[in-house]
Amino acid sequence: MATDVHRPVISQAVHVEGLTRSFDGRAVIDDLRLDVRPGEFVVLLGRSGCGKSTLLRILAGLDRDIEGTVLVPRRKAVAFQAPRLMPWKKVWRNVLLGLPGKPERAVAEQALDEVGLGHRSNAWPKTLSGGEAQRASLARALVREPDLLLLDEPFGALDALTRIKAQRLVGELWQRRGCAVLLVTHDVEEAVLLADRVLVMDGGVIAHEQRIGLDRPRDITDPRFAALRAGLLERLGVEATAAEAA
Ligand SMILES: Nc1ncnc2c1ncn2[C@@H]1O[C@H](COP(=O)(O)OP(=O)(O)OP(=O)(O)O)[C@@H](O)[C@H]1O
Repeated sequence: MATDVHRPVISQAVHVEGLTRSFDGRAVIDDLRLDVRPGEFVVLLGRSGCGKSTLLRILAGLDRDIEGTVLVPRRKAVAFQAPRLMPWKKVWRNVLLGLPGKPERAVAEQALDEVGLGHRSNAWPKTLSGGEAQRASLARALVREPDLLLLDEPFGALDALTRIKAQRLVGELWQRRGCAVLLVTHDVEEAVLLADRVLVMDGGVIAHEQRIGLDRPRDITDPRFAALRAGLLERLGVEATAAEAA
């Protein structure tokens, strides 16, 4: 099959067909198919080591040693669990890092404002809290004005309260920006809170798909929320407690 990576597409934000990625002769991704609509929020769940990060890295263009077809928009951005800020550059310079041309500081400050970090624009990365550093990393993604935002466990290292705030922020940014989002997480509640569609990866493919038809903002005390959460946990091989399943 032809390998056709990173050509801009219009009808889908992501179109993946027949994707295979092997390490040492073992296919971690094995003939995978995936479509994401423009503006859709998709969450990818799966057991540790099932290939979620590998898939995200391929979509981000960071791994091209693949077979199959991968079509994604030219404007895409990625944020990882570790914010990956350069310690020797002020926050605003980090936000502009790698952008083509000579973008003005105001471009960074607008994105920092959008994530509630405008007041730390001139700070050094080491003076930021974990949540602030993660927001700076999001601002760096936003200045790219992505049609596709790829998020690899961006809240994984945050404490519970900061995590809730960061989840809300990503939900708001997505609604404001209208870009497609593909978010990798281990957190089933986060998936039901944010996603239009949750995908469960297993055996190198998308093994299960769950639409989340609940209105936003979502109410975690809604019994339908609990039922979706329990259903996904079951898919992941985790028994929900009786209280959770109720
Ligand atoms: N560069 C590499 N070289 C060899 N094996 C790799 C490489 N990258 C990933 N793998 C292997 O591919 C498999 C999938 O890894 P990946 O990081 O995509 O999983 P994951 O689903 O994101 O896991 P987690 O949820 O724990 O982050 C693992 O078995 C991993 O060891």
